[in-house]
Amino acid sequence: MDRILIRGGNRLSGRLPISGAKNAALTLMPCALLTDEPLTLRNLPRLADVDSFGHLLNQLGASTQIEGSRPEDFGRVMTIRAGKLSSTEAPYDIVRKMRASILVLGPLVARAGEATVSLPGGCAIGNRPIDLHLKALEAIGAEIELAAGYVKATAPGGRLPGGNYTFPIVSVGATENVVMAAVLARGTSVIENAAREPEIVDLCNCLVAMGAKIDGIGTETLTIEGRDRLHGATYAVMPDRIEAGSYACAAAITGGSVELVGVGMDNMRATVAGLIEAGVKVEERGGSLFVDAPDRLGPLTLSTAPFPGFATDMQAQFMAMLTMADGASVLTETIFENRYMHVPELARMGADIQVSGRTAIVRGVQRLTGAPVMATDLRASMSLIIAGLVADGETEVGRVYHLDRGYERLEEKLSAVGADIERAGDG
Ligand SMILES: CC(=O)N[C@H]1[C@@H](OP(=O)(O)OP(=O)(O)OC[C@H]2O[C@@H](n3ccc(=O)[nH]c3=O)[C@H](O)[C@@H]2O)O[C@H](CO)[C@@H](O)[C@@H]1O
Ligand SMILES: C=C(OP(=O)(O)O)C(=O)O
Repeated sequence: MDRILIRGGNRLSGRLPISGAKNAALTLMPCALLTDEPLTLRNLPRLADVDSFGHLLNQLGASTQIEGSRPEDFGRVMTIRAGKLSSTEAPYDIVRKMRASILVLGPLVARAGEATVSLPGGCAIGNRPIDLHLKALEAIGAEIELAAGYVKATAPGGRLPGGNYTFPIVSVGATENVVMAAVLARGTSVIENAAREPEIVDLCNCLVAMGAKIDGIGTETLTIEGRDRLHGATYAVMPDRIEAGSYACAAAITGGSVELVGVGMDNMRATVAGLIEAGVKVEERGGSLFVDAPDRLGPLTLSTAPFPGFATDMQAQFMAMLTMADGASVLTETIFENRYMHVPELARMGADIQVSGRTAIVRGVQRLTGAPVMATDLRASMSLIIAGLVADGETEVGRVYHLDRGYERLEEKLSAVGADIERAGDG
């Protein structure tokens, strides 16, 4: 199994190209199921999750074709054609590997009148239920049955009528599922307390490009007038704000200075506010963010929240960065109950972190030391890379497949800005 080896101590400096967003890509790909015409997605990141989603679409009868990208390019162009569906079932062995598979439920029931998807179960970052996905789909007319670990959604008479739903708490995935289902409903649907994450705006914009009628994009009330059919489109995946934020933390912990190419301030305000409060200079110029860090960072108090709040997907990377700040930081994780799996690993590198319930107190230390470490999820793995960049000696990060789910050619991008980092096979 691959490992990443890092020898810490180099200041990062230079240009870091930002790839297309994983969390947007994984909600744009299932949109292809809503039409018999091709959906072409540009700027799709080269990630294991994107490949897995492609395989899932293939199992449902869609073809996926990668077009003319050179191996040295970041990102790809993929055309997905779901002319005729051959199956409406997402089996357990795919869903268990990739939770985003649940996002075929809405489009399949809308297009084919039925969908069977394995229940995803829990995962390393905590209990991740899908009850709100099911309630929202029921509210727009789906009939839901649960049996043998699977959820079956059916549209009575073959087509969803549409309806209204108010989310009791903000859910990104459930908003995505119900929006994708409502665009083909017979009537109008009003979704209240919808998630407002930029990836949902990206989803809605792609659906509009396919002929959907959605009002209130980017707000907490989405009004969707169902269409008889959608058509094909070409759409570019938005830049990955979490990848960009991760590299900003990486540069900041080294006292470095980098240009994050292709991202702006707009979708990153909470991340940027945190960086600035910690003493990092962040400026937007000419379609890039310029990040310039001082030698020592200041401490922060942060709490994760739905957008426009501070993203849960940035919590682990900020924690790693703050292990070397001057003073004590207080981080509170409000979205997932078990998203501190990186804490014991960071502690093995010399970090001083105390967790009590959902809150972590991070007391800055003068130095970290390299160690063999491994994490159980994507962003936790990234936090170990960030710590490794300043740790004395060598850090060996195991279970690299977590990183490959969400960071396109991480070691190549970080080496290009001066990190001493490489991927190694089983030695
Ligand atoms: C609001 C939020 O920050 N969502 C994050 C969540 O999205 P993801 O879509 O995975 O999760 P949700 O937004 O649905 O979850 C938000 C909260 O709602 C709860 N819940 C969710 C669905 C459901 O049916 N029932 C239920 O109770 C979850 O347990 C969680 O506490 O993880 C992703 C991957 O880390 C992040 O990119 C998203 O930013
Ligand atoms: C946890 C994440 O992704 P997923 O929901 O795909 O596991 C993430 O993007 O940080």
